[in-house]
Amino acid sequence: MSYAVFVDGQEGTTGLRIHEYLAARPDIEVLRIDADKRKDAAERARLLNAADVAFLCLPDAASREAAAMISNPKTCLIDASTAHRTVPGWTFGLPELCKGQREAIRASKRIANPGCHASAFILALRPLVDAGLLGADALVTATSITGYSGGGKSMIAQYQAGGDARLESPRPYALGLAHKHLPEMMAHTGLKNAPVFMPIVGNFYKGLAVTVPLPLALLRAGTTPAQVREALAAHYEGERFIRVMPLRDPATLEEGFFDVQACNDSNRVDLFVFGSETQILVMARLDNLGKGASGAAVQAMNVHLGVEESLGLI
Ligand SMILES: NC(=O)C1=CN([C@@H]2O[C@H](COP(=O)(O)OP(=O)(O)OC[C@H]3O[C@@H](n4cnc5c(N)ncnc54)[C@H](OP(=O)(O)O)[C@@H]3O)[C@@H](O)[C@H]2O)C=CC1
Ligand SMILES: CC(=O)N[C@@H](CCC(=O)OP(=O)(O)O)C(=O)O
Repeated sequence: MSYAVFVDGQEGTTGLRIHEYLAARPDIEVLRIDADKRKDAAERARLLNAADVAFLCLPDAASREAAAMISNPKTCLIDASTAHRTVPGWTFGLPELCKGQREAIRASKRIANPGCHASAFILALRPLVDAGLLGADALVTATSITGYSGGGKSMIAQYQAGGDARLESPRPYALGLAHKHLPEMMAHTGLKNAPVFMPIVGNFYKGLAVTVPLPLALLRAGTTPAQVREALAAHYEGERFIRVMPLRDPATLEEGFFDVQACNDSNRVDLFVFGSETQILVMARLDNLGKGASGAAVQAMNVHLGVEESLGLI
């Protein structure tokens, strides 16, 4: 069985990475758009409708435009942008989210892939909300440390041009407290309030870690750090891309520093619980271009096509 696949936005950061994954697949016929027609609406519409699966690796407005071009009921759209992540009729492309999500992705022709910070935040907290350890009305904060490729071609060019000393140190951003991932973070954890969220971009290409600090007093009375780790382990049992690390991960503590880049070049997410008598830090680490974007998009395609077990991402 062979599937026709088109990447709208094939020259962008996530689009190029998806092409690298597809190049290794004997079951995929890649449809390519001529370089001079990349933004030609008629040619994009033709290829979108010729595809069994079309990835949208575009700015939000162009993604909405592409979705409106589809007339072929067989075309499955997998959108990497922010445009459709909380829109009714679209399925959130995170198979590990909860029971039934994999089947929903398999059945859906409109799949919205999570944002990179949101993937880490949701994977860290959804199990705690589902297990009743963290109330849906909890007020939480989160920080994210991310590589600059998360900002796409323009941010990559800015960092790689060199010569701007301000870019040498980490830069907190989204200080208007309205980061575009907040709606999906709420919708897919079940939290009623937006987290106070501060991402920080650093002078490295890729890798991301979200940290959620939680006083134990914020959790169900009597909850221990070990119970939090157990809730994560139980939720993700059997999930090949999610690794729940030992409580107070000895390797990290011995090293003394957390390695934000340790999931790079994989589709893996590592989850950590560090804790004392009164507090915990829940951390989720991933490659923003792996499970944070392109790897996740290919995984969603595999789930949709029913080839998840046989065709590997690492
Ligand atoms: N980078 C990351 O880690 C992640 C990115 N995403 C999301 O994925 C999407 C793509 O991001 P990313 O690859 O980083 O962005 P880039 O800026 O690297 O690439 C976007 C591509 O889309 C092309 N494009 C823009 N408008 C149109 C149009 N109207 N028709 C056809 N092509 C168009 C651009 O063309 P040109 O080359 O001419 O500029 C560019 O090649 C975004 O919505 C982003 O938010 C999601 C998760 C993580
Ligand atoms: C460093 C940087 O700027 N990162 C991006 C996140 C990229 C991402 O997840 O993408 P979506 O745009 O698809 O949501 C940001 O925080 O806006």
